[in-house]
Amino acid sequence: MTGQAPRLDIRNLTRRYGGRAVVDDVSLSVMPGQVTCLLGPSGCGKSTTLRMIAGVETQDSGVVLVDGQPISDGVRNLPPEQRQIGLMFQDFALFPHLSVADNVGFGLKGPRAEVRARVEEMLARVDLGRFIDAWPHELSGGEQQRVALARALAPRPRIMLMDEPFSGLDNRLRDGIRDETLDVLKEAGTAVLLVTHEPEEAMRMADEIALMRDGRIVQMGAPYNIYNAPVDREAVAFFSDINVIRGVVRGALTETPFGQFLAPGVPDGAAVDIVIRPQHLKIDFDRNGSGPLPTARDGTPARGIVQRARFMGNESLVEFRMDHDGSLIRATVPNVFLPRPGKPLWLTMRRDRCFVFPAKA
Ligand SMILES: Nc1ncnc2c1ncn2[C@@H]1O[C@H](COP(=O)(O)OP(=O)(O)OP(=O)(O)O)[C@@H](O)[C@H]1O
Repeated sequence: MTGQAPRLDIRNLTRRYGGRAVVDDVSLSVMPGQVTCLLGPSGCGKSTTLRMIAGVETQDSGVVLVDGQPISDGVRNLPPEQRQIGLMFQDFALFPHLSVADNVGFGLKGPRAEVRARVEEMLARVDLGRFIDAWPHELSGGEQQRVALARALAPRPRIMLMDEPFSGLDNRLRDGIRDETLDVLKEAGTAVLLVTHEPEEAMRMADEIALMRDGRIVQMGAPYNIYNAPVDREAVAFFSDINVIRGVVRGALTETPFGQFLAPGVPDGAAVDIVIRPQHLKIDFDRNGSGPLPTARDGTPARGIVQRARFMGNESLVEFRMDHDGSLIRATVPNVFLPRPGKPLWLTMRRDRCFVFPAKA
């Protein structure tokens, strides 16, 4: 749709502590009904970004806009309670002296019966209807967190900021609650900015992922694109284990024991890292000292000796010591594949699954 302003738009947000920019020129926007995940390792500045949007912290520079209207530019800042932003933070706290119903109804205005109906609806959503008249101390930590979620969603905020909101829930409940939460937020057309350090959570929840590192957004895109077209070696490694083969470029090609790889735009003599996830290596049997024939799709096979093989539940992880340089390479295979240590096998690398990056010194 053209002309529709993003529900949430942040431009060039920067926050310094003691001279260090912990959030460094961060810009992103979220449309109504969209979920964007800020994904990155601990300390990269995710929570500080959320706190500036919520208004509990003030940026050194940059602007926050809601529906095209500036709500904070570092000089004029709307107080947090006037921003119509719902919060669901890690350190959630219920009011201990209020019942569950009163906690969930806390931010609601209107006739008592309407408030009660909304409270009942929200508690039913998080599967806690039976606790409506309980006190917070009578609930488990996970249940308290779900009440906090119901409380945050009850006033139908236009924007929801969520900081690791599901981390307190046990695994069996978590997936269901994530999906339910998404349904409620999408139904209401809420724009969601969700902070997480778990790639799986981001992949599951996000329409768009903003990958953050050292205060900056290093890549932004749909989960599929972030996973399949990562911007650098660290971005690949954030989502899975990786194997790295170092090569040197001659004439836009690099020669390796796995065959040639294209390295367009990389100058002669420069080193490149060829990065591949363990699930994208193919394992083949030894046929009297040789492997499968080279192909354009898979390149040349290289031989390795099985060091160990482990069954991981839905896949098997096999570790190889490579003949050519003694390096270790990990490959995973669906289901059960447990070759004995010492067995020679051949590995190939699917060209369309390899990433070639200029090597960092
Ligand atoms: N009030 C503060 N004073 C000084 N430094 C701070 C302050 N708040 C945060 N920092 C620093 O800013 C950096 C970013 O912190 P932030 O909490 O935003 O990271 P994060 O990505 O959310 O990490 P986590 O996932 O662990 O919460 C950290 O190095 C942190 O120590």
